[in-house]
Amino acid sequence: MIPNATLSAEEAPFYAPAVNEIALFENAYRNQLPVLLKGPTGCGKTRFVAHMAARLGRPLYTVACHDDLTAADLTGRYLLKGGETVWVDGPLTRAIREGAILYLDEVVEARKDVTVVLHPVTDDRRTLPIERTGELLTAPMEFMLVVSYNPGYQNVLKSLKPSTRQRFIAMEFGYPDPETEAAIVSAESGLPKDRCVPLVRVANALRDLKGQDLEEGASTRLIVYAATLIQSGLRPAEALEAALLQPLSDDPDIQSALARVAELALG
Ligand SMILES: Nc1ncnc2c1ncn2[C@@H]1O[C@H](COP(=O)(O)OP(=O)(O)OP(=O)(O)O)[C@@H](O)[C@H]1O
Repeated sequence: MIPNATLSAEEAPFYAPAVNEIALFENAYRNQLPVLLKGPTGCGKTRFVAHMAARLGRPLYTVACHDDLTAADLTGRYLLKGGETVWVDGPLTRAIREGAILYLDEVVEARKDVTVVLHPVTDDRRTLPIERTGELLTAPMEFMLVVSYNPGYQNVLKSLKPSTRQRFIAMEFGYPDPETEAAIVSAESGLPKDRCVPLVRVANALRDLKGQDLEEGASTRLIVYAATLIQSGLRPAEALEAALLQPLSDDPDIQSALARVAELALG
């Protein structure tokens, strides 16, 4: 497991803040508090963590959680290497040893018995007992745990135990306001901002359909895709179709409703 290269503050990936999230995160880091980020898909949670890791000068380990993830996938396991059995740290253990930031994306996908392994390291003990090696690691000040999930996908089966949830301070993310979002899309795609404004307008019109016809609205990520395609020469109508309409639904009726909404939003 290799961390993202440790970046300096000057090399931090571009992140446009919405409110006070940068100060809040820095404060949590200084006070050794774990952080939970909630928000819809593609709204900037992962980018924010990458930006903060660079600002704080810490290595970043990212794990995309899924329901086959085991506690050993996080802590480590013995592996056979060249006829010898050697212990190999998992990302949680490495992040603790190195004072890194560990980011568990879509943490609700992990089974509850797996998230329990996080408990001793997310309260004031800040320890990780590793039974297999007999070690008891104490997390250094620089170690930080960040988890994220999308409340939109949440159902009764997939939620965090209160005893897990209540170990984190929580920050809510949403899609940026239209002005900021157009600036983000322009910065990410290279398309002039005035040409990003109508794309953001379409995305916001599509977002309004969330809950009626759509499970999720159009993400900032998808608007960036549309703008990137336009910037590289594709006709706007084709870019909209490929990046903002097709990814949202497979249902032909919903597809044509989305196309109508997009047309109206473009005016
Ligand atoms: N505030 C922001 N500043 C800069 N870029 C942003 C911002 N918000 C979104 N983006 C852009 O949107 C893309 C998607 O964001 P990101 O990958 O962080 O989403 P996410 O919330 O982690 O999504 P998921 O939950 O699906 O993993 C980024 O790669 C970036 O181009």
